[in-house]
Amino acid sequence: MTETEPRICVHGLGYVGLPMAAVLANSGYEVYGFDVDPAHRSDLTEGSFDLEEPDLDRFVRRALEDGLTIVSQPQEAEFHIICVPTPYDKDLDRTDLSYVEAAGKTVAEQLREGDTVILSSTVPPGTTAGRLREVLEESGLSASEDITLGYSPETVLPGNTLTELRENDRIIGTVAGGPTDRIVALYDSFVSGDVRTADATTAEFVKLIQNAYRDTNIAFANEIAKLAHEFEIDSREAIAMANEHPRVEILRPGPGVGGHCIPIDPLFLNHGNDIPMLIETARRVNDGMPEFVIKLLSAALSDLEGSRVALLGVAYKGGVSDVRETPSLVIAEELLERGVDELRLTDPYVESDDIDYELSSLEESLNDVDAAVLVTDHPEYGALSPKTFVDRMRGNVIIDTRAMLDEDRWETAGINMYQV
Ligand SMILES: NC(=O)c1ccc[n+]([C@@H]2O[C@H](COP(=O)([O-])OP(=O)(O)OC[C@H]3O[C@@H](n4cnc5c(N)ncnc54)[C@H](O)[C@@H]3O)[C@@H](O)[C@H]2O)c1
Ligand SMILES: CC(=O)N[C@@H]1[C@@H](OP(=O)(O)OP(=O)(O)OC[C@H]2O[C@@H](n3ccc(=O)[nH]c3=O)[C@H](O)[C@@H]2O)O[C@H](CO)[C@@H](O)[C@@H]1O
Repeated sequence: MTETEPRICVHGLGYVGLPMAAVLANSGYEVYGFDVDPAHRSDLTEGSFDLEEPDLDRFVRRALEDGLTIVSQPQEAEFHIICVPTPYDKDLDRTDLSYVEAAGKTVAEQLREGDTVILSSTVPPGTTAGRLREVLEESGLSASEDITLGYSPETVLPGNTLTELRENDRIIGTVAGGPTDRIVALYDSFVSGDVRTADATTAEFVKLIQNAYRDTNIAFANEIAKLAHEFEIDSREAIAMANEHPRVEILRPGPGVGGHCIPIDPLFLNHGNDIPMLIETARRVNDGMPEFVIKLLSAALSDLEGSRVALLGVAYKGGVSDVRETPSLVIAEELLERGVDELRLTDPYVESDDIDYELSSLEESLNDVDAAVLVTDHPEYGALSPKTFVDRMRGNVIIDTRAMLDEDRWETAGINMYQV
């Protein structure tokens, strides 16, 4: 690395910021990683963390050995990249931008003429050119003349973070017609995908419509599953056949949509307008899926009250330990409210500390239950054997929300199978 190579300060070292800081450090940049959480900073400094994706874990550890310095105060740098949370405040019906504002204020204290600031958090369109610009300009520097202010969304898929961080195409948007070349050069130095440019508001919008698109498509699949049930049709068989058409590609029905992004980001689109109808309806369809799963279960058991039920999988999707917005916990809460006597939860990836429920092993969770509900499509569940269930359960009902189990084989083994 030459002395002219820019220094980079990454603000917020969570799911997005930490891999970003690591990829920059491993590309040869001098990177400062700042997070407001002192416990998180010291865990990173001492190496006492365990990222669920092993390749990512090794990658971050390598960066921490050389190139990435965890700092307790933001540092002066030629680039500041902001990756802080942007939760949706359901009571106020708007995005909580307080973390972006707080990060903007600390960046403003370090800012010098010629520096570049890039927001990477998911935000409502207009945030970078609006609120963030105002906060940064409190430094006395102008976003149109003295600094470059840009937005670049992160699109990594949890479970495949490292590959997507390096390979996904990127969009770089700047405000006030600011130059994109420096930011493009930075991303080009570690991204193998295409790097495209736009204005910041377009870049913010693109990120939101990508997730709204996915949410809407999953909602379509879920609605098809409910309709198929009504007509006593196997939804998966029908979808597979429909997908043989060259212009049809229906996604997989399931227990609902979880995760940190897809159930939240579409809500950012109705800021200052009441246009979304399809997008909001899709949200409602997906949020209604836990109820559909419970409907299947209660029909199969005839009485939920006093029953014992095992939920297989707590994470929001297969192969990850993330429980944010997971349909599994919605189902759990609702089942307890409806009088289920004993509820067992099991998950090969999730730790008990991360949820308000005790976790059991798969085998323990099945002992003497009336029904098991497969909620998460963890790859391990594809290899389950009906014998384990028949030997341990007192009932014989299985709701397979992901259609992972071979219906004929399980039915032959004496299981009453229901699929979403
Ligand atoms: N998780 C994903 O897969 C994903 C993917 C794409 C985009 N996003 C978006 O990226 C943003 C960050 O998400 P995340 O999942 O990394 O969040 P996260 O909660 O995992 O991490 C955010 C980190 O920022 C820190 N922080 C909060 N305020 C700060 C401040 N003022 N200065 C410095 N650090 C601060 C927190 O302590 C935390 O460690 C969000 O807008 C999210 O919607 C997330
Ligand atoms: C546009 C897009 O791809 N965005 C990705 C998304 O990442 P994600 O992990 O949230 O996305 P999914 O894997 O789609 O899972 C979401 C939920 O939908 C369920 N599901 C999925 C497919 C299906 O056919 N049927 C389903 O029921 C699944 O189980 C889970 O609960 O947001 C990130 C942050 O913005 C992005 O960075 C990342 O690119």
